[in-house]
Amino acid sequence: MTIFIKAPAKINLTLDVLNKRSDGYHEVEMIMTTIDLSDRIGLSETTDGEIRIISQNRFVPDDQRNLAFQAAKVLKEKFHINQGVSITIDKMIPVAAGLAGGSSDAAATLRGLNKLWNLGLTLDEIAEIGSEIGSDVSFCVYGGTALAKGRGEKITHLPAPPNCWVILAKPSIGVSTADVYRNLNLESIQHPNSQAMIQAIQQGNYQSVCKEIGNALESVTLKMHPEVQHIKEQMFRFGADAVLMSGSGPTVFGLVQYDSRLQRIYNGLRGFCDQVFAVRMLGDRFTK
Ligand SMILES: C[C@@](CO)(OP(=O)(O)O)[C@H](O)COP(=O)(O)OP(=O)(O)OC[C@H]1O[C@@H](n2ccc(N)nc2=O)[C@H](O)[C@@H]1O
Ligand SMILES: Nc1ncnc2c1ncn2[C@@H]1O[C@H](COP(=O)(O)OP(=O)(O)O)[C@@H](O)[C@H]1O
Repeated sequence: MTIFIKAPAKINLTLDVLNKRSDGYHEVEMIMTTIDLSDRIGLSETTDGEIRIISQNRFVPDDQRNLAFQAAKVLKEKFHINQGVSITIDKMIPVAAGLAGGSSDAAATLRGLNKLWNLGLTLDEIAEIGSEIGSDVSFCVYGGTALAKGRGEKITHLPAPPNCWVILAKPSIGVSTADVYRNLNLESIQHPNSQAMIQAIQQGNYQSVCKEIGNALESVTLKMHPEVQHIKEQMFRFGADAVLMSGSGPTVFGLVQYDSRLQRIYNGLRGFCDQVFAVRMLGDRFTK
């Protein structure tokens, strides 16, 4: 039997870093939302007991470094599963982009194997297992919109943000999250106001959402890769209402409400950026 699961990307509407913990991770407060740009994960049972990764994308590791492989391994060991699984990853989400592609593949693998192996786990149980794999995996297990605290694994669900378009532009560089955190100076952080963003989302106030977006990691990545700043400027110039880097970058997203303006920004960015996407926020979270 083969089952297919959608693994959507996320953007960070806010990302605040509060302090560095003794385990090396940073205490964060992030408001994230899933967008309609997804990988497709196929899971096929095999009898040889092995976990196999199949992907045509040369940036996606096909061994134990793959987060989907790690997800399958954790479940297989925890629940003493003898069967193997072949995991096909149709990659649409740019890799090492600040869009949580790997984390979402892992989350989709956990949700899918829960069905394939009849484990009967709740989403909360899956999210807890996911937190062992990476800081963003718990959020990706639920999808939707949420405040993420701790190192990213403590999730409080939020309503869907007001309806708008999201334009994504990814320069042709990959960014390592660990490198960005390593270069972060805690003394000089510009903290976004998470509470004000939560209120803006709860009130469905698009203008306030645009006003409150902010990312404490942005200035670090901008210093390392000045081309990200250039994309930000172009996105504003073509008419986006708000522009921000997602996660540790380098993808930049812009928000816009009107289709006419969306076309202008999209066409303008396509002129000098290979990977440009125009998508909606997904709004709803997974229920199983
Ligand atoms: C920055 C964010 C924002 O959504 O996303 P991306 O840019 O990767 O998409 C995430 O917090 C990334 O989460 P994730 O990609 O799962 O990170 P992990 O594998 O857990 O950690 C990678 C490395 O980043 C650093 N790290 C990560 C999370 C955190 N709260 N503090 C940290 O200091 C650590 O050095 C860690 O070794
Ligand atoms: N399923 C996967 N898809 C993409 N990258 C993966 C995957 N599994 C592991 N990786 C590794 O994780 C790193 C971060 O990739 P990704 O999750 O796409 O970015 P980000 O952490 O910026 O959101 C990549 O450099 C890649 O080597």
